[in-house]
Amino acid sequence: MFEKSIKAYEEACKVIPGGVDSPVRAFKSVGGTPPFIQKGEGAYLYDIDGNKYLDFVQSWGPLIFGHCDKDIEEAVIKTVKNGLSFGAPTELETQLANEIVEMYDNIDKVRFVSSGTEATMSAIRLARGVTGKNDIIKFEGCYHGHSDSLLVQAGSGMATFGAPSSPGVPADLTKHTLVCEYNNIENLKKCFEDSSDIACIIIEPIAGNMGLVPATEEFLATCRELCDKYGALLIFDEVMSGFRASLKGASGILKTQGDIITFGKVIGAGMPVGAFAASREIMGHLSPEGKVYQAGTLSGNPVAMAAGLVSLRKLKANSELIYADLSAKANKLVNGLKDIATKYNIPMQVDTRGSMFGFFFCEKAPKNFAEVGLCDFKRFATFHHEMLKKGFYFACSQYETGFICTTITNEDIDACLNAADEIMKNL
Ligand SMILES: Cc1ncc(COP(=O)(O)O)c(C=O)c1O
Ligand SMILES: N[C@H](C=O)CCC(=O)O
Repeated sequence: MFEKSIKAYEEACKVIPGGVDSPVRAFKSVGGTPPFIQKGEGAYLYDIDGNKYLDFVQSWGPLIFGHCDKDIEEAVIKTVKNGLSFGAPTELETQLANEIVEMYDNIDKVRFVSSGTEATMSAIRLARGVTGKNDIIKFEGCYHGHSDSLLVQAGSGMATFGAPSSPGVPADLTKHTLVCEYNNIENLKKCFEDSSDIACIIIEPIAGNMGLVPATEEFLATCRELCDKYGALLIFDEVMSGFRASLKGASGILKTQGDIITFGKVIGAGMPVGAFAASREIMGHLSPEGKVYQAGTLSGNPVAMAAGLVSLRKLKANSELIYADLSAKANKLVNGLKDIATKYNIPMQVDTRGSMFGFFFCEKAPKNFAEVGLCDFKRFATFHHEMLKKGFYFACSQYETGFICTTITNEDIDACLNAADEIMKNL
């Protein structure tokens, strides 16, 4: 069933470390070999062995319209014909920036980069430049990409491989990274009392890199209050939740607002893009207007901008219908899974935010990284593996979130639930 993928993986391992270009793809925590993908179409993936999967990963979030959306495809092809990159400004950048600015109430300007990692790294530099302070606060289990100062107690692949801090990062570079427990107000207050040098808090307001673990409103309000009190900036890392949790991302469904917002994934519709955005005043510190340096040869790449532009315009044009439908399907899926689990006396916790969904095999909904660690990972691995064999492609780690795309149908979800029922019977 996976013969060609197994062979392809062996070949890849000879020339690529671990056979993959991003560790989470390696299936290490669930076992088995990652299927090598030949193509995607709508909600489906096809591997080189001819297996077809209903895709709940969607390239880890960017593909809100699924694979090969015709409008996005057309815009990309049209743009490619004019050249791949110019290293000079194009109107597409302004157009995409306008789309983002219009949707978020608290941002005036956007700077495009090529990945979420660059977006958060640059946002932190900007926060330090604006405040003149050095320390940053991040939370256990939140993942903000792989820049040195953020690879501390990080989620996603770092958690999956059981090494939440990375060799190769000198202690000198992380000594300004203060780590607090997610959703722990007292811990956060203490952190601010202990340091007078805090430039910013960076947070996934809806954490998706320790599984789906949303921050409480009270916790986010405390983040805001402490930042204001101590002259620090609040960075909402919306690389994953931006345009996913709602049209206005996490910011659209939460009472608290960040000062700097980072984006990625959906704003590039599958092309390599990231961005960070803030008020005119904060962004004014950025080079060439201000002194905080930030740059990129391929930043604002026209093909990526064109893909993102079509994607955001399509979302915006039909937002109410689209987000209601995505959310209904995410809920149908996780509530269905929970009902099946209950039928077979399997403890399960589920949650959704817009088209993001998560499920844990445990008695109580985890509210931080340590509690996620108490869930039944072995059961998750078996479930993942068996579902894959039946043609359902879930994220290959308990420390990840699932995504619904617009082309998934209710029939697809029913088929997934039928398969889950057969598997959970013996799980
Ligand atoms: C919340 C969050 N921030 C930052 C990143 C880093 O983005 P990228 O992988 O594009 O560098 C990711 C995903 O990897 C993410 O989920
Ligand atoms: N959890 C990560 C991003 O959200 C997964 C993507 C990756 O690191 O390859």
